Amino acid sequence: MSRILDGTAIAAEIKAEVAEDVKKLAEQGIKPGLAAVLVGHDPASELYVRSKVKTCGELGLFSEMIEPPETVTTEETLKLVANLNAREDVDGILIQLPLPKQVDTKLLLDSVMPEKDVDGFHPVNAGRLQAGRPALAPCTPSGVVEILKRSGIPIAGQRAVVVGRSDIVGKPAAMLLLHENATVTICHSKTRDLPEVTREADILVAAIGRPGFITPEMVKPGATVIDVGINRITDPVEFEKYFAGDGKRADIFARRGSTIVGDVHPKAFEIAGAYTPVPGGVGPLTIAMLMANTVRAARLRRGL
Ligand SMILES: Nc1nc(=O)c2c([nH]1)NC[C@@H]1CN(c3ccc(C(=O)N[C@@H](CCC(=O)O)C(=O)O)cc3)C=[N+]21
Repeated sequence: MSRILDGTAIAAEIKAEVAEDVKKLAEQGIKPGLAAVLVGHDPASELYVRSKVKTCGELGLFSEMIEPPETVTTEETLKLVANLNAREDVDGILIQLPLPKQVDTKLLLDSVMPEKDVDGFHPVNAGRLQAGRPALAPCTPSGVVEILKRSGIPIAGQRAVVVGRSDIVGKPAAMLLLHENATVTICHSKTRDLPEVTREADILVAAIGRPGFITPEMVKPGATVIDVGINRITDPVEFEKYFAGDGKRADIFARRGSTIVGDVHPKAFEIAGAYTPVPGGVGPLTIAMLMANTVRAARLRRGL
């Protein structure tokens, strides 16, 4: 039986530590604050942002949700971010992605001042991270490393293979694992003999964005498999492809009309020594690390 790495429990541990930190800052009259910008009505985005704002409340952070109309222009969003950059009570700025297509996403993300960039998406933070300087690192990759560390899974000297090279997950995950002294390989759509490479991994990080992409023959027996994928499926035929025979999942699917599946096929988890499930794996860590980054930003900005 493979060991399940309980992301919800690890996230709770981190959130408790952040809440302690927030209490200490309160004694110095400091209340860390997060501004979350949400444009449009994508149901998943709304859910995630609400969950972030709610978690702020639970941990004692100040938070504010800013919801410009769906038709907002790039110019208007730039003004809005300039305002948040200047505000003394805002330590972290989060711009929920994706944005509507008329908004120039890169221009907007680059306008967030790096000291308040709690998503770690700004090129200055990406550069600081790769140059080994103190940086706000992206939340999901930080969560991946936290899960490994807090589960007692060794990283130093291990072979880590990251599948996916996005700027917000794959690349920074590889960088963080490298800083932990893993031997890191990044794979992508052009990688030759992908299963041969992934089978070398002691730690396999799947960040592709395609449901069930990692199949059993791609996993070395006993490896640790971290599934970063969040893919919503609504088609019953699709459902059967991944979860045939899983009665508990079928109940949830019947009730909600959808479920989420990761980038790792459930059959591939059976080969692993340990793995993060979806849901309940990396997702909850993303929010916990956002809280941790916001408190860190509050400290750094005050020179603490
Ligand atoms: N600027 C920006 N920053 C982000 O961090 C960001 C973003 N935009 N856009 C969208 C993605 C997605 N994301 C998730 C956060 C938490 C869960 C999470 O908590 N998931 C739970 C529940 C999932 C469910 O049931 O739907 C779980 O995996 O157990 C998932 C996904 C943050 N993102």
